[in-house]
Amino acid sequence: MSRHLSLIGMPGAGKTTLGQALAAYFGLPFVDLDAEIVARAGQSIPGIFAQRGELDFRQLEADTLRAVLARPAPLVLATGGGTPCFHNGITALNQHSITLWLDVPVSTLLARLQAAETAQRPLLSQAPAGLETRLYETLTARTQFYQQAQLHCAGDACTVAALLPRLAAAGFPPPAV
Ligand SMILES: Nc1ncnc2c1ncn2[C@@H]1O[C@H](COP(=O)(O)OP(=O)(O)O)[C@@H](O)[C@H]1O
Ligand SMILES: O=C(O)C1=C[C@@H](OP(=O)(O)O)[C@@H](O)[C@H](O)C1
Ligand SMILES: [Mg+2]
Repeated sequence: MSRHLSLIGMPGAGKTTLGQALAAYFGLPFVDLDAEIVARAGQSIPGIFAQRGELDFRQLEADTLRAVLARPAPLVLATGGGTPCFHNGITALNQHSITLWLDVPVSTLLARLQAAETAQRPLLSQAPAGLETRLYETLTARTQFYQQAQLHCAGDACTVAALLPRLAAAGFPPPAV
């Protein structure tokens, strides 16, 4: 079984950004789970939420996750913020990959997401009580899943350079066969 590297954490934590950088550093394929879901569904993430609802999205997300984790060659996977928290996602991720939680405080998430385009993140763009409250509530509900990751990084520890020795100690990337 190949051991991938999976990044988990809140929207805005930098999973996609850091995942691309790590994949480039190691010369490994990068997979963004949201992009895989869009390709499978032939629909954007906001489109799936609007037309099929969150329950359907979570099923599609779980199916796509299993398909990606079953790929034989090691890859770097950026999950969606909810991926570990539904349909036993964290168990599947821990079984088939080294999991790394990007633990970024709400104040930082808020600043990043306000600067970015939240329309691409339907759970956040439709937050009735405001983005900050939604982020706190979501992080509180999800921490029980995120903290099951094998590796944890916060703040300055979430750079490629800082992560290299920790990934090596965890056996990533696996030796080529
Ligand atoms: N380490 C970082 N420092 C500053 N901004 C960042 C960092 N990582 C990501 N960002 C910015 O935050 C936003 C969300 O990043 P993204 O990688 O899409 O997060 P995620 O995939 O976890 O939702 C983007 O605008 C990105 O450029
Ligand atoms: O937190 C979530 O439930 C979601 C996060 C999004 O991914 P990012 O974490 O990359 O924003 C995307 O999967 C979808 O909008 C749902
Ligand atoms: Mg992302």
